[in-house]
Amino acid sequence: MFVKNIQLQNYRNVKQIELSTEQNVNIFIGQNAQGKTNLLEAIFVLALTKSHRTDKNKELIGWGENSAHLGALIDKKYGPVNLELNLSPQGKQAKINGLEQKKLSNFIGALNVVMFAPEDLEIVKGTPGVRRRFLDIEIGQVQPNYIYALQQYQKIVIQRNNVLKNAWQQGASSQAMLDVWNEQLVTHGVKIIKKRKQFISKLEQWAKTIHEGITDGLEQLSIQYLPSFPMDGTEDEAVLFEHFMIKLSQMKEQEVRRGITLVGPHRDDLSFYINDKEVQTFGSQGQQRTTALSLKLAEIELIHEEIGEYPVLLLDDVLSELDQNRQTQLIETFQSKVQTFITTTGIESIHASKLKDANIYHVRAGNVMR
Ligand SMILES: Nc1ncnc2c1ncn2[C@@H]1O[C@H](COP(=O)(O)OP(=O)(O)OP(=O)(O)O)[C@@H](O)[C@H]1O
Repeated sequence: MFVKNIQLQNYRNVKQIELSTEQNVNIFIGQNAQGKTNLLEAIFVLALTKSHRTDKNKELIGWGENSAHLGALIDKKYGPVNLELNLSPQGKQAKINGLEQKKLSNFIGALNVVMFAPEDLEIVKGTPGVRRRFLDIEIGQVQPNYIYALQQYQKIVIQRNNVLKNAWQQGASSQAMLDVWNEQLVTHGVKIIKKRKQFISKLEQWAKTIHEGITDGLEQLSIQYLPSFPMDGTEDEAVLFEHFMIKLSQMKEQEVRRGITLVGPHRDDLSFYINDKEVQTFGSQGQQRTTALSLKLAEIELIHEEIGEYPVLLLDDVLSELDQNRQTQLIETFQSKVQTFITTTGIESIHASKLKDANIYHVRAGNVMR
């Protein structure tokens, strides 16, 4: 798919712009703090209705303004799609081809993106929460019902935590309530776990091949899913249900003592291995970076496999961080297949082949000049 044009109003430091982005490669060049990432972020927000940098809607609206407007025309396999998103402190309004979408999950996925930014190193090095967010964003893009299931699940965790917090005072009556919430937690949780497991095994296949390519066959990458209870490798929902319930009963005392739910997909994690050594602990900075890159490149292939179209690639200030070998890999793999948006402070760090036929935009204080 291709982003053919972008319109922004009162989006962060961008007052009003309309950009034609017909080219395969679009480069936003400018000094620090001029708005380059804001532009990439806007494309990301049009795809996922939220930013990769913040969960707060308000931060995306230009200072002193009441609302922000984002729009884009996307060229897809089945024809053009017009996307509009209005952000206000009260919420979001999304339209596809002029039709308002009551559920944001219907809007997500009309545009698919893969963003690679310096903070993606955190997928490898950061907290489990970062890795869960990575999973949720990627699965949610191709399976909108996953986002719905996740939202339902999160509500259940909050309600169940309330019961746990009051369990001491309420004594026996809390047990009946917990039984009800356990059933809900496990029913919804199992669906999320199953989808995550399936996604991870597909991601691993692609990431392994890509990683091998980048490292000239020297490194074998593998990914391990670490759920909060033993799954014994199964995807059978009834069996998972059982395992989840057993773990809950084992953890009951601890949960009541701490007043929080300690079992379930909100406690999941992932682990990465290179040649059977854990990358988080033993990997060099370069290996951690290559792992993050392999995951992102794998995502591109995975989205293509799921929806039959390549997503748009957003590279935020990362080319200069990659050595020639990794840059070449990134560029050559997707040269003509994937529309790419790149931000940089200087084009000298970008491989010359990437500049051929590129649209180059200069970004200064939220203004963009071709
Ligand atoms: N809600 C907002 N309203 C107005 N301006 C904002 C808002 N949020 C951020 N800014 C401004 O946007 C600018 C940052 O833009 P951005 O993050 O896109 O920088 P950049 O050009 O990518 O820089 P770098 O190369 O340092 O990453 C800053 O000047 C910041 O003050």
